This record gives sequence, C-alpha cells and structure tokens, in this order.
Amino acid sequence: MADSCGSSCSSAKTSNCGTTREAQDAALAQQENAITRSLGKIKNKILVMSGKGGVGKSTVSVSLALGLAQRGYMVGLMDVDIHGPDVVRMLNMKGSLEPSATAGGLVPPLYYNDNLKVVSLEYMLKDRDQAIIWRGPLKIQAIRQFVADMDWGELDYLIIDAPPGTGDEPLSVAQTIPNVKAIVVTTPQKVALADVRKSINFCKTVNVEITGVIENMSGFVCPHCNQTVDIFKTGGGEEVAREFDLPFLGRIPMDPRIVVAGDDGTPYLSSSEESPATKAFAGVLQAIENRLPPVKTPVSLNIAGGCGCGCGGSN
Ligand SMILES: Nc1ncnc2c1ncn2[C@@H]1O[C@H](COP(=O)(O)OP(=O)(O)OP(=O)(O)O)[C@@H](O)[C@H]1O
Repeated sequence: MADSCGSSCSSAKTSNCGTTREAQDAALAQQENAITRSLGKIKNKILVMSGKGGVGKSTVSVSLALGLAQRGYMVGLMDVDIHGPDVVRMLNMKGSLEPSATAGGLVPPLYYNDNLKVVSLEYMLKDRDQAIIWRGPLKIQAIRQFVADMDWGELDYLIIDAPPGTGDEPLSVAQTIPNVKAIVVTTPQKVALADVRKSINFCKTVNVEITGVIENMSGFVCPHCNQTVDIFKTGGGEEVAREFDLPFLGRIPMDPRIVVAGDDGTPYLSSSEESPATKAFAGVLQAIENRLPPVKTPVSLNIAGGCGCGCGGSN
C-alpha cells in the first residue's frame, strides 16, 4: 500500500527509490486531492486519544460511534492503531476491504448497521496475526494512503481510534485530517494523568482543538452491595480538565460487563441496559453531541449488527 521508501526520499533530483522529485510531488498532490475528497462530506472528525495504553480508548471510540449511530446520525469509525487494532474484534465484524469497480477504485467501508460504517487498517493486512514492524515515515504514509483511498460518503461524525501516546499515528491523523478535534480518555490515577498532560500538550503543539476529557474506570459499583469502590481513585480527569481549562465530558465507572461485552463483540456502554455505566455513558454522549452538533440527517436505523460483508445488509 505505502511506497517502500515512505516519505523520507531526499531532495536529490532522483531519490533512492528511483523516482524523480517531480513524480513524487505529483503523487503527493494527487494524494492530497484524494484526501480532501474523502473527507469533504464529513461534518465532525473526532480523534480519540489517550496518554497511556489500556485506559479504555477503543471501548469509548466504539461506544461513541454506536451511540451516535443509534441517535440517527451517519457515523464512520476508523481504527488507525496499526499495532493493536481492537475495533473490529469489539464489534465482531468480519470481511475485507476491496476497491469498488464502480467508485473509481475507491474503497467503500464495511457496514456494521445502516448508520455505522467501519474501517480498520487491519483490513489492509493479509495476515492479521502478523506483528507489524514499520518505521515512522512508512506508518505516516500508510495512514495518509488509507484516508485517501476511502469512500466515506456523507457522515455526521467520523470517530478515529488512534494508538495510545503521541507517536506517529496521532501525528499523521492531526496532519492529514483538517479540523480534526480530539477527545482525551484517561483513568483517574496519577500515573495516567501524567501521560494525559502530554496528550493535551501534543494537541496544542499540532493545533488540534480538544473537545473534552473523559474519565474512564472511575470507581467500581459493586453489583452485590451497590457500594462504589474507587479502585483507581476518582476525579483526576476532571482536575486535569480544569487545570488546562478544557471541558470535562463525564466519568464512566468500572463495570465487568464492559469487559465481557467487549470480548464478545457486543459493546455494552451503548446498549439499552440500565446501569450506572450506561447512564454515565449516555451523559458523555450528550455532552459530545451538545459540543459538536451536526445538522441531523434523518435516516432509518437497523440496530442489529450488520453482516459485515460491506453490502449494508443485516444478519
Ligand atoms: N469502564 C470500564 N470498566 C471495566 N472495563 C473496562 C472499562 N473500560 C474499558 N474496559 C476494559 O479495559 C480493557 C482495555 O480497554 P480498551 O482496549 O478500550 O483500552 P485502550 O485504551 O483502547 O487500549 P490500547 O492501549 O490497547 O489501545 C478492555 O478489556 C475493556 O473491555
């Protein structure tokens, strides 16, 4: 998919990989046009970030995408976590991305349901269990090409799940996707908060506006006695939001059903079950909708998961 030389070709007239500067410039301009076209009909682009791994970023991305789709919006979900793509597994989707003969070779995303389109960089890989060892320029080029190749159509929201930290993937999303906004997910304990400050500073450096901070795994409601135990403490995410003068979007408690449902491919937070976690998540969703309101495009919704083959049909 990406050129073997990545984007590191020198300024010499003919680069190491044998292409001329002019040919590279033309290819880059063509890619830039394709990116503009691919993203042109998307109202809100949201990069879900975390300073630290395992804080629930993919869980929040998937639940956010599903929750907005359930509210009648057209939503896209893009997983650019090259090293640990989890979105496909959390939604229990199968299938592969193929260029469409009728759409000028562009790649249509897979449909989870009528309102939710999903793509993962994982779909581009032949062997999904193979570890990927790519250097920065190649990753950046792969993500740019991935965005350029997609045919999203009209979307109210595009949710982008990036790997934790402030490495090549969030950087290439920030540089490739104009007007992308960030949501930062953290857990409440100090070690996570130290890393979240780096994410916030990263956004400032690359001029990405932050829509707000979500505190995940904030207290555990015991299913037996209904008492809350603050395993990772609570309130740290809100404190960091205050420190940086950012909106606090809400806190989601720990709930073992989130783990089980994530493993089974049936996301829990956006489900219709009533619990402290689903109620908290509904509040987070509302806060995001309030801050990033698109014009609502009324579309009928097939809530059941799609067949995943890309036809838009259901199981
Ligand atoms: N509020 C919660 N309560 C209980 N478990 C949770 C909660 N949020 C996420 N989890 C679980 O924590 C684990 C890590 O979540 P997830 O994969 O979403 O994190 P991540 O930040 O995307 O991780 P990575 O660093 O690998 O990208 C998963 O097993 C998930 O089900």
